[in-house]
Amino acid sequence: MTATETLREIPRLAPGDRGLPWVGRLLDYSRDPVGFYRHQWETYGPVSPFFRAGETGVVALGPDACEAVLRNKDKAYANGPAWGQIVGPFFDRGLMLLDFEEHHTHRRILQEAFTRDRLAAYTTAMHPAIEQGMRGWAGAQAFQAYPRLKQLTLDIAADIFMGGAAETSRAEMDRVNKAFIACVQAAAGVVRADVPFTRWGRAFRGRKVLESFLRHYLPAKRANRTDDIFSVLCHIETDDGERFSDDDVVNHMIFLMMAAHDTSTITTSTMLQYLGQHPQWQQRCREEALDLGPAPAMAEIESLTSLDLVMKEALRLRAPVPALIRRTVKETRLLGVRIPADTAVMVGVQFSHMMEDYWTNPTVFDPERFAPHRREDKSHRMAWEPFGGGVHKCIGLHFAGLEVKSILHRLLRDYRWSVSPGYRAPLDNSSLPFPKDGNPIHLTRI
Ligand code: HEM
Repeated sequence: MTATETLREIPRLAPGDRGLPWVGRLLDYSRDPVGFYRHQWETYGPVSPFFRAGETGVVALGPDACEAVLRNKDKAYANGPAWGQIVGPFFDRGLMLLDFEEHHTHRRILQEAFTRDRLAAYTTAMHPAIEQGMRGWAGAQAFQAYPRLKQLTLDIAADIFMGGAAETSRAEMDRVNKAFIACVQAAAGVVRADVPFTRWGRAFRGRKVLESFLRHYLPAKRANRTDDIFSVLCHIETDDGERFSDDDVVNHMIFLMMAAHDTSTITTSTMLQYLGQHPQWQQRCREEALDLGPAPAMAEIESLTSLDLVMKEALRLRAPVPALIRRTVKETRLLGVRIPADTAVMVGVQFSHMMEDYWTNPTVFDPERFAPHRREDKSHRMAWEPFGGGVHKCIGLHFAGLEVKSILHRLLRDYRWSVSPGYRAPLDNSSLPFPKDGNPIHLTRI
């Protein structure tokens, strides 16, 4: 800021924008996130007040405001105190919840688990899990895509993250999957304490199951190098010799599984919906998939250009993480607005994806907008930000692309599906946006 620029205060909440006692306008957000964002933008501009959970925070909207928060030049915005409030203690010390120096150190180590060589090995290992997971799908006509994809990505995770269920029983893996889901579901818990028969109560027990499972296999993973992420985390080190402790391995494993799971499921399910509604795009993607063999290597998956356009468009229309959150650890300024220390900040990623300043007909499915001759995503560095930005930008974005496209590659080769053109997914936005009706599609085997 130059000396002549004046610092403004956060706009005052307009009458009627306080919402309900304590919860504030959280329900308005859940009902229609983009509608909520539009109201904020039109009433207050890029930095707006938002009363929720008993306090007034701010919403940062538009790519400039989002960029300023995510770039975090003066290290004012912290992740841990913000995300910790939402996901509870069940993902403690996962990478996304670490901040500043400590985050930097852990990210440098974790980066070693996502090198091109490792991604190539994960891709190869995914195909058998995908094939196995889809076996039961044959002949299913009225098909609930979302829950089936959720199970599939869990099965893939069992192989890629844990190294397969070979040394465990199916029953034990089911127990682990249930424990994991209990931890994920805690985010939407109302009672936020270890009370029996509540989401949090189940999550506390779930976290214990996950920890004891991982600790049980940890010595074997430390002793043998295999291609699964669990083993990789036990062995990676930076050029300076920094490595993860046993506790770090357990914490990162639990967080990584969470970060990878719902996000990839939502993306795949959104792609299925739009491809079902746009048969010409489905056919175009199928032709590219059929040009490859049944178990393509990483570079081949990366050559699926139409599928890549569709994935980008699906991520734009339904960002699996539509809002990122931060809390200020000191006073800062955001586009000329003074933000006091200890302020909750919501970064409205999904709104940037729907702004007419950056996208033509933003509500329309038009994957070609990402093609080289249009590149609408280049209209602003942060116009398209489904993976976030700055130091916390998704570390698994390439992994996600490979997993999602590997699933779609097989589906396109073996199945055809349709979705009514008028279908609008009824989304539950209380945590990550998922279709409440399970995203029904009409699926037939080719
Ligand atoms: C389409 C799928 C995915 C989407 C849309 C997505 C989105 C995001 C976003 C928006 C963030 C930034 C959060 C923030 O700044 O507060 C993030 C962080 C992260 N994601 Fe992903 N993610 C996806 C898949 C994955 C996968 C597959 C993995 C792991 C294999 C993963 C691991 C992580 C981790 C560890 C972080 C924290 C990074 C850090 O704090 O340095 N994500 N993701």
